Amino acid sequence: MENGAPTAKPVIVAIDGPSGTGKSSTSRAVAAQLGLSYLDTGAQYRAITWWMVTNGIDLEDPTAIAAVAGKPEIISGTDPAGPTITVDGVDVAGPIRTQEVTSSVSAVSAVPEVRTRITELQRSLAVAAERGIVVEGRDIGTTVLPDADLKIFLTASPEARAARRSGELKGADVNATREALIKRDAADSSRKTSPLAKAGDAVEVDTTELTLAQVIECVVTLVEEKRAGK
Ligand SMILES: Nc1ncnc2c1ncn2[C@@H]1O[C@H](COP(=O)(O)OP(=O)(O)O)[C@@H](O)[C@H]1O
Ligand SMILES: Nc1ccn([C@H]2C[C@H](O)[C@@H](COP(=O)(O)OP(=O)(O)O)O2)c(=O)n1
Repeated sequence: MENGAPTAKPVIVAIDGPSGTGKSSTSRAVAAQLGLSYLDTGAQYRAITWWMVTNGIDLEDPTAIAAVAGKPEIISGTDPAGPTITVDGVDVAGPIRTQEVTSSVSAVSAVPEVRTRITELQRSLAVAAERGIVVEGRDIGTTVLPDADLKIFLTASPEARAARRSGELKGADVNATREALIKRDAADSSRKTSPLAKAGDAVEVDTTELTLAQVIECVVTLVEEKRAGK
């Protein structure tokens, strides 16, 4: 297994794509295998959304969201063996996965002031990662880290994505999950500021018919080829 010599140039990997394509599981495993840091940017948008919900901010009012976007202190731990996320010192890893946060996150993350704030955090974490980092989200290759060494865009059919997600949410109806995913993708892809999009120089990987292990192997190989200068 290649762990990267301490003196090796840090490698920056951007992994984008819609919900349920395997971004988090793939990125975390690739980072662990290659000795890199790992950042789940969706968790950061969920964390700021959790703070807005908890503090009673009107989520239908982008001006109200923008006015307080700088208030919460969001800290992401980037060890792939145990990623963490806190807001004002509170561990929110569980609360950010509730249905309430999931259904509100697209509205909050569409507000430009929120994106500016979170993008700054992401860039500072990427610069600080000594060996390099795998950063996953929606706009990493296009906006956050346009000079990334490797950009991957994961896709999968809505059916496969819904089946994966409803497998996680025990008892969730697969059709309702599919509709909710499609709605969130549409909102994330159509917002004005930094929408979900494939960068022109990203490698697209359709994961519909691949196992998670196959996707991980594919991305590890692509990173190693980049490092070898191929
Ligand atoms: N290629 C795959 N085949 C089957 N299941 C997968 C695959 N990739 C990911 N999964 C599973 O699908 C679910 C969603 O994956 P996740 O990595 O959270 O996606 P994303 O971050 O893109 O929303 C997880 O339960 C994960 O284990
Ligand atoms: N780079 C990013 C990452 C996520 N977001 C927003 C849009 C997404 O619907 C939410 C939640 O992202 P997350 O990756 O946690 O979503 P799923 O794992 O697919 O459910 O955050 C974003 O706008 N930009």
